[in-house]
Order: sequence, then structure tokens, then C-alpha cells
Amino acid sequence: MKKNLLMWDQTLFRDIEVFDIDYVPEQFEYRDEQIQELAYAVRPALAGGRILNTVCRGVPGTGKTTSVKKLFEEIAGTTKKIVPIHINCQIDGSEYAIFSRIYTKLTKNRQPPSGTSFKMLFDMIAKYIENEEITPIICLDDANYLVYEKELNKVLYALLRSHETYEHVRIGVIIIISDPDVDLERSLDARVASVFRPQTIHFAPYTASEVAGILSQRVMQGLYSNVLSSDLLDRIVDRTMKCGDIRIGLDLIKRSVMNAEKAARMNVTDDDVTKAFSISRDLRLAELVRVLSVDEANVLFQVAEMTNNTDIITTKSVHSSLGEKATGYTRYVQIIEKLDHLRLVTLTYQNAGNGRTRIISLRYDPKRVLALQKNQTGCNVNS
Ligand SMILES: Nc1ncnc2c1ncn2[C@@H]1O[C@H](COP(=O)(O)OP(=O)(O)OP(=O)(O)O)[C@@H](O)[C@H]1O
Repeated sequence: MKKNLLMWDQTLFRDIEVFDIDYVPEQFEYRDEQIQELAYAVRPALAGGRILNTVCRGVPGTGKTTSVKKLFEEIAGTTKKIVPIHINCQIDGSEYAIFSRIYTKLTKNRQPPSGTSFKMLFDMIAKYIENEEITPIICLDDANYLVYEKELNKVLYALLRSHETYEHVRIGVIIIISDPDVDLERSLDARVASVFRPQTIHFAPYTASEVAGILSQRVMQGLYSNVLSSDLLDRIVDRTMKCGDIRIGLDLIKRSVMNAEKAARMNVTDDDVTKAFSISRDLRLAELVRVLSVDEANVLFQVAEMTNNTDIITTKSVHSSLGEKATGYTRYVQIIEKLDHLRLVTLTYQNAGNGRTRIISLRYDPKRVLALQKNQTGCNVNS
């Protein structure tokens, strides 16, 4: 015990921040083509023209956010006339939240006065853009959440048709979608589709050698030499490929090294990686649970509880067992469908006596879901 405490300040990390999920790496390989395409879409705005609206598609952890952030850094260093704004739609998931964020970012931290209606908020943003003579480029990251919440059309309509009311306002849009099941064309209604004809940039999953390249670069930057052997790094690459998300690899390295530090060892062992994996493999699950609203989380945890004890779980049985935590049935159905979109549960129809009943199956081990319930407040898998 004493030894561990004394050794604690002898860190094995050269720079622990390089393993953070939102870290933007200096060296960013394998995505030159996509960044070129993004730059090509934005370039007309430098000459006072229109931006080519763009959709970036690819499963989680394929470098979409980082590519856009790289482009945004470059724009910010080149001109003050184009103002890039990155919005995380997992956090800002409604039209009002998105436009408040745009206002706050444009005006550098001024909050819209409380009670401001959407129309007033939009007017303040448009006037600011006209007065400053700027062109904002809005990146709606993880816009699939807006599709689930049926907010995407409203947001795009307001952004793309703004110049009809405000002559000098031009807003460029970059959308990032990480859910391969979202059919964007079918999600757009006709009045939006008529003005939104984006180009699509595809981000394919990384190959094993690309994952190895990215992770070993991060190891060199973030760890002292010999902390992680090349054999163990290979094992981590292997697990990352099986999970299909590079972020799991980054998290796994960080946790494995923290395990070694806790045991006051100078290097990572096989056991450190195994232990770390039992947590890192749930990275995505934990991220999803963390951003659920209280009502959504209540439904998910209820499904997990019932999965532990019941064979067949139906939409009706979950709703009635929620007791005083239950919302109205219409809202409840929206929640269940959202959990299905997020691939936390699967919904299937079953023809039962008086009409069609939906069966809910949890996609994860219920114990692993319920474990997140305990640390739901402040449950941050990055720390
Ligand atoms: N080519 C790369 N080189 C170095 N690091 C990378 C590369 N691609 C991704 N990463 C790292 O992987 C992590 C995830 O990348 P990023 O957030 O850009 O993916 P994403 O496709 O936007 O994922 P999501 O859809 O979940 O938002 C980040 O920490 C990023 O730094």
C-alpha cells in the first residue's frame, strides 16, 4: 500500500492527454483525401462564393470529427471572414439548443438572454452575421441524433433558407453522420431537400495496419519508452479491430498503463490489458448512456432489470412496470424507438391476440448496463 502511494507520482505517461477522446493529434494520417475534399467544398467561400454543403459519413472512430477540426483550425488561421462552428448534436440535440450554441460561439460566450424566443434568437444571429460581414460554417457533428429526435429538418431549414429573410446571410453546413442505418435522403422533407444537395465524403473503417500506425504513433507521443511492449500493442490492435472503433484502442492503452501505475510497475502486463478491456469494451455503451435524458435512462435501466428476471419483455410490460417513473405513452414510444436507433435495444413485432405487440431485447449484457446506473452521475469513462 505504502509503496503504491509513494510511487504514484512516478508517471509512465509522457503526456496523458494524447489518449483523450477529443484530442486533436498533430500527426493525422490516412485521411488526406477526405480533408482535401472538405477543403475543396469550403474554398469558394474564401472568394466570397457559396460553400458546397457536405455530409461526412462513416462508422464511429473513423476520423470524421478530427478531419473537420483540422480543416477548421486551418480556416481560423487563414481568415476571420469565415467562422467555423462545431456543434456536438449528442449534447445540443434540439433546434433551440443548436442556435443558442451558434449564438454563444459567434458572440464569444454571450448567452442569449433567458426567455428569448427562437425567432428572436435567429434574428440576433442573422443581424450579427450581417453586421460582421462573416460567413459561418456550421458543423453538425453526430447529426444522426437530430434524425432520431426529428429535429434535423427544422435545423437545416432554418440554416439553409436564412438568406431568403436576411439577404446577406449565407451559412455553410457540414453534417457528420456516424450511424450507417440513417437514410439521409429519406429523412429530409421536400422543402429542405430542394435546397440541400450536399456532396458526400466517405470515411472507411481503418485497416489493421492503419490502426497499428495510429496507436503506435500515440504510444510514442504519450508514453515513456518500454512502458508498452510491441507484443501487447499488437494485442491491443487486435482487440481494437474486433470492436471496430479506434477509440477503444486509445482508451485501452490509457487504462492498461494506469493499471500498471497503480501497481507501481514500470511496464504494462498482459493482465493490465485484460482488466482494462473489461471496461474499455463498454466505452461506446457508457458514452451512449451518459447522454441519455433521465426519462430515457429510466427506460433503459428498467429494460435491463427486467432482462435479468423475465423471459419476454414487451413495450407494454416495461411501461407499466416503470410506475411513477413512467412518462406518457406517446413519449415512451419515442424513447423506446430512440434506444432502438442507438442500438441499445432491438424492437421486434410479435402478433399477439389483440393486435401487434413489440418485443424489446437488450443488446448488451444487463449486468454491464446496470453497472453504469450506479455511476451515472459523472460517469466519465475517459477519466
Ligand atoms: N488518422 C488518424 N490519425 C490519428 N488519430 C486518429 C486518426 N483517426 C482517428 N483518430 C483518433 O481517434 C479518435 C476518434 O476520432 P474522431 O472523433 O475523429 O472519429 P469520428 O469518426 O468523428 O467518430 P464519431 O463518429 O464517434 O464522432 C480521436 O481521438 C482521433 O484523434
